[in-house]
Amino acid sequence: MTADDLSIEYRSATASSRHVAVNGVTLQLRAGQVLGIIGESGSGKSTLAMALAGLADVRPVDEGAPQICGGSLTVLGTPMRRLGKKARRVLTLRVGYLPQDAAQRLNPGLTVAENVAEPIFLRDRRFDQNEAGKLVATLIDAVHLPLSALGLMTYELSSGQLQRVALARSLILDPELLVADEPIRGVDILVRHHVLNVIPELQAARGFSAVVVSSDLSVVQDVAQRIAVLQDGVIIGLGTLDELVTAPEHPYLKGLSRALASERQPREDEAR
Ligand SMILES: Nc1ncnc2c1ncn2[C@@H]1O[C@H](COP(=O)(O)OP(=O)(O)OP(=O)(O)O)[C@@H](O)[C@H]1O
Repeated sequence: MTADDLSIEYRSATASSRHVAVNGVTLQLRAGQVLGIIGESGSGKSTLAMALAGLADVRPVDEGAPQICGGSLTVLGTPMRRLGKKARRVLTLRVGYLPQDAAQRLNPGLTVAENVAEPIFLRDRRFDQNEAGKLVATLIDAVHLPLSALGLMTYELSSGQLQRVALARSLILDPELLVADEPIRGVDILVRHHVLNVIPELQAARGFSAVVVSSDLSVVQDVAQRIAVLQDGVIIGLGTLDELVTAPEHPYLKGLSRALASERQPREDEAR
């Protein structure tokens, strides 16, 4: 994935007002790498995530949908500006997208297995049922849910279990890129790390590239090799965690550096 001076805006229905949510972002993600994107609420993280998932610049233009208004974005070798309908469909099948509200988007009228399998049958109605069942069971196991969960309805699951079902669904087509927006938002605090650990485990086993978005540094710091920090749509820091917090100049990065130092201090004291 390569973003070069990428800008993304939202326009009102009459196009009389526009809001630039991502402003001149330049980023690269190599195959098999994990990139973290952090920033405060409203900094443009979700907008960027949507664009990476192939959901920006969709024609005809919908009010409230993000539009690429400057620069370029290439995802899995596909230039995203003015992408045709068919090419976009092909691209989105290669990208696993876990939106912020992924767990709520699961269909309450379907079982866990049916929810996870749905993208397979949306792609190919005639796909072999047994084969789909095997793929679903493999993923349910990979996200550390018991196979007994397959027949349950979504309302029978906890927040952490639901999020793992949503993650399994986003990976069922074996994507080359996973875009996970706030992967543990809404998940019970006690089980957050269980859900979060699943992403690097699966990434290592399956080899996809991933972009993990969060307002919380602790969510991305152990998963991502590189982290981009967004503020008001602009990248104010990009590098490894150590690079970001060593001699930071920007006030937001200084804050991150202090927070990280105070988080690390008790651990070091305990180790003594
Ligand atoms: N559909 C929309 N129409 C108009 N403006 C929007 C729309 N969606 C987002 N915005 C604006 O774009 C900016 C970036 O929003 P975005 O959701 O990408 O930020 P974020 O960093 O993901 O925030 P959060 O962590 O709260 O989800 C914000 O100023 C937001 O108000």
